[in-house]
Amino acid sequence: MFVKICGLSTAVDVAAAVAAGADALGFVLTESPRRVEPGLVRELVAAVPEEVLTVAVFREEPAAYVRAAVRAAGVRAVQLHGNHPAGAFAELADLGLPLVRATSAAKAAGADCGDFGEDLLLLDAPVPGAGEPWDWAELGARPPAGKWLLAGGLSPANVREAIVAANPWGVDVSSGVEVRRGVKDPDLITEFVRAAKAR
Ligand SMILES: O=C(O)c1ccccc1N[C@@H]1O[C@H](COP(=O)(O)O)[C@@H](O)[C@H]1O
Repeated sequence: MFVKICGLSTAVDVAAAVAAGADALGFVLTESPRRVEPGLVRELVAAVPEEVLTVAVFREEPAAYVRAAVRAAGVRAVQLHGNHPAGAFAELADLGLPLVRATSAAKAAGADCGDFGEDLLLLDAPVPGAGEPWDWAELGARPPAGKWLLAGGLSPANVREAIVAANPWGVDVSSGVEVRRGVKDPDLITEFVRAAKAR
């Protein structure tokens, strides 16, 4: 199970996620209580092992802004939320980085990974980063084909149940490993990774 911890902003939390065995770390470069500057992200990712994917998260910023922020931050993947046309992903191909298309499950009925040229599909709640769960079992009849991440209201307490219900390729969490909005708890990060990867 691929596990992404999103909304990181401190070296302590980055180290906890890496030590716990997270496969990807997310840094929010769009409007959010978790927003971080590209310069800070560059410092935080410098100590991250190569096998751990570092991901910059955006929501409907223009391609030129995304391209500049990604280069300044030094991350290894890009996650785009919002209503993007398929062309938005092709426009960023010159970065040579994996692209994650994040959309709400409600808007993505029948979607498969790769429909918009993305490398990973992320199915989220209607409001990303709000810690709101959705009915993961809805996907039971027709889960996406290919690599897709489940997100939205996950926590150490419910991630196992969510994996069994939705059978995703991976999971992504932000609010569920925080003590309050924007403040991560290293112990919750460790618990989440352990629970998600348990067999
Ligand atoms: O975390 C944010 O603040 C955020 C802001 C804008 C776009 C995406 C954001 N985070 C994404 O939200 C989900 C997880 O949310 P949660 O666990 O329900 O809080 C995940 O896709 C993050 O990458």
